[in-house]
Amino acid sequence: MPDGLLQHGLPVIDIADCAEGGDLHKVAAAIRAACTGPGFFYVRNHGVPAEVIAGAVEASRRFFHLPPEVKAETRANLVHRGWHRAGGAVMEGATKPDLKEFFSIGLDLPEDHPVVLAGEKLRGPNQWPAAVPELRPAMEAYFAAVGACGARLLRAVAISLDLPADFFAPSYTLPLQRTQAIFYPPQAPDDLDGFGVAPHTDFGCITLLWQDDSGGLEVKERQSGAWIPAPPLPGTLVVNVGDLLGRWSNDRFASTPHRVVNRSGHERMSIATFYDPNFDAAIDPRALGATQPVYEPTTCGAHILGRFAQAFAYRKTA
Ligand SMILES: O=C(O)CCC(=O)C(=O)O
Ligand SMILES: [Fe+2]
Repeated sequence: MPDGLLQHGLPVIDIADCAEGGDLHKVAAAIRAACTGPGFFYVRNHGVPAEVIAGAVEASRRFFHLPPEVKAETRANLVHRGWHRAGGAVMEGATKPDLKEFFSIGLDLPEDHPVVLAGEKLRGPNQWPAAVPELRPAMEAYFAAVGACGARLLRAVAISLDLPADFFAPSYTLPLQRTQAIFYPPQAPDDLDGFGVAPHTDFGCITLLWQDDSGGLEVKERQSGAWIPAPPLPGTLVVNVGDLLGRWSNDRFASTPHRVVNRSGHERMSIATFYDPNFDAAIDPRALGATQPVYEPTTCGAHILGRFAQAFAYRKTA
């Protein structure tokens, strides 16, 4: 498939040139068009090995098939790590909780790491289930590979915003990256108002998504407001702009609503990675060149904590 070809209305961008020595400007031009257009695109040559993806998916699947009381041994804690049961997430404006359940990891920081000792929120070690010992190496390998892809991609994003390629790097020394294996039960055909994930925009900077072959992801078209399918394309990840990058870029790039409805008749799995900067990274549109900022400066952590407080039941009852 040639570069830039539209698949189902969404561009496919070959990001091989994000590697050392590649033509970043070519990728950046395609990213700028995608991020000022649909806000969603596919990437090929993303560098996450197929066997790393397969390992993370299969180990996660084994985990999700465990009895709930076993999964609950790694129930999500206040640093957002572990198993999030179905029903624990409600998207803004939704009338019902999402049908999905998910297992979330982040940067694995020991209890004696300076930022953990300093009490920085959302920091700490990951949780792992004893019942699926292979989950840890599999998810850690995926986390590292997809994070490296996110870092390469942000070099092109920086250029697409007329910034130096390494602009984002100092804000990503301890990324608030969250990688979540997600499990969607099949939805009953007569369930017309249930969602695997209800319409929402992502909270963070950029999202990198692997999805299985079930389909079900739908993206809101900016002009028409129609929901268009973003079906799986072999060998690609789906990338989209989140609210934090919208805010940081003063709306030069904007997040796009999307949702998941699993009408495949069988379970669906995906792995979403929210590749976000350091907790204390300053999110100031002026740093990205805005002369008339429409947003007050904030930090990544303050923004994400605000969105978490609205969305996740475990943070309300804790
Ligand atoms: O599973 C998917 O296809 C999308 C998940 C998603 O939108 C999210 O977790 O924010
Ligand atoms: Fe999302």
